[in-house]
Amino acid sequence: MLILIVDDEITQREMLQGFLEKQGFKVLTAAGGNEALRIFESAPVELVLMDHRMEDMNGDEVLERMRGASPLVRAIMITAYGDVSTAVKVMQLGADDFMEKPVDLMDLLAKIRRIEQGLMVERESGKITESLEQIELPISIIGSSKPMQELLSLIYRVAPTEWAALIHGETGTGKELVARLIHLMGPRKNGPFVEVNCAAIPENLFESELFGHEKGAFTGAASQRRGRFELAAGGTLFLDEVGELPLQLQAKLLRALQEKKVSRVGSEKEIEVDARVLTATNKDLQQMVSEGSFREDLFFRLNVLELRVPPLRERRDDIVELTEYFLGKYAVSDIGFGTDAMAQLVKYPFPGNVRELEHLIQRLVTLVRGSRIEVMDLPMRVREGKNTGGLLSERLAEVEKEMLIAALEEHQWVQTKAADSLGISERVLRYKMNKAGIKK
Ligand SMILES: Nc1ncnc2c1ncn2[C@@H]1O[C@H](COP(=O)(O)OP(=O)(O)OP(=O)(O)O)[C@@H](O)[C@H]1O
Repeated sequence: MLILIVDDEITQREMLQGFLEKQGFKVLTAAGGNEALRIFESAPVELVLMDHRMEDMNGDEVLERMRGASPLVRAIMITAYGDVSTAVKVMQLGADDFMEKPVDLMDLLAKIRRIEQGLMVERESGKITESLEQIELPISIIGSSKPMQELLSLIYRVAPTEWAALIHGETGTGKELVARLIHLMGPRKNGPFVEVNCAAIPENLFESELFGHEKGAFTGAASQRRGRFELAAGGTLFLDEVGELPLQLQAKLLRALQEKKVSRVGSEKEIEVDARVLTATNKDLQQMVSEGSFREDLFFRLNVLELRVPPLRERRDDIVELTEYFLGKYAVSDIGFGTDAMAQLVKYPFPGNVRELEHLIQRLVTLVRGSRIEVMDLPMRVREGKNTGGLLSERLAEVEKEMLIAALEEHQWVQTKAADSLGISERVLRYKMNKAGIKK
């Protein structure tokens, strides 16, 4: 659960933040009402813990505005000791609970757990998210496996909002498909979906590609051109392979996101841009941040919500379903897999993920005579079930995941102990578990 702490006293903020993070919550903080509303607009906050009396705005005014944008947000208001009339008022105005200063941390934790449970029950009873089957998807995204269903439920949550989402996954897993789905299910579905593959643009053309240029801004700029940011107005800008963005442009991108304005190369004039930004990467951006090759502030801005698209080898159940889907898409006549050939396919680790499977089926349907694909029709690598390719980073990630699970199991999922045994902090352990999609 993501909690936003709003308090104009820094010591109080830091104390609450430290305590809640230790309990495993994700926490954001704001030093006043205005800042809180700004953060609330761009992050999937589920619970607000707010001091009632702040300099710039009263807590109940902040809450009222938040509720206007997101009626289901939960709130605990913190009031001065013995101020019963305010406590009554904040409850009447719709806070879920209140606490008096000084805050009793154990009592706070109990209140938060109660709210968390309430949210869970509502979610399960379908009050918050409709049952997944009831929603008709605007494009086909195949996968009944558990990891894909979990991904879909996150997509449903993020799509109707304006939150930035970072889509993380290996090559060919379907990151672009996920971005398109979020766009098509969101409020900007009638606007454009503009894609920029940051790995495919030469560095010297980046800025003009993204922000546009004026005529004569540089050699070869024969006429004025609008950048992709401008072209995405009213819609979604999808930055694929965002880890490839050079540092200098990262700063410009951050500015454009913060100020919602861009200027074309060769012009001082600022143009308002209004685009939702979705990003994707197969790199470990957090690692890039610690190495200094990706800006931390930009990372936080883009990574409001991280969606991990699992590799195909982690959801082998989907292989059969995807195969049938691609056969239907590419085969002109009725064609199917023999039992052994299908078994072989399901065993193969697919380093190129869904894209590799799609290409494989496309090739097979044109090569195979008759109506059945047998083992001997499969390429050597699939027949032998070997992962001939594969990146070092992928292999390392697999080994890391195995070690994490082993340590957690050994210590009955007590995270402090598992982290100790691995020689990492609990925070790093939680981050790594999240990234690898490990849940008890
Ligand atoms: N779940 C799915 N259902 C149907 N088709 C899928 C699914 N996942 C991926 N595909 C198809 O596989 C191909 C590769 O997907 P996509 O381009 O979205 O992957 P990607 O992760 O963005 O790849 P890259 O990292 O190389 O940019 C596309 O043709 C896409 O339509």
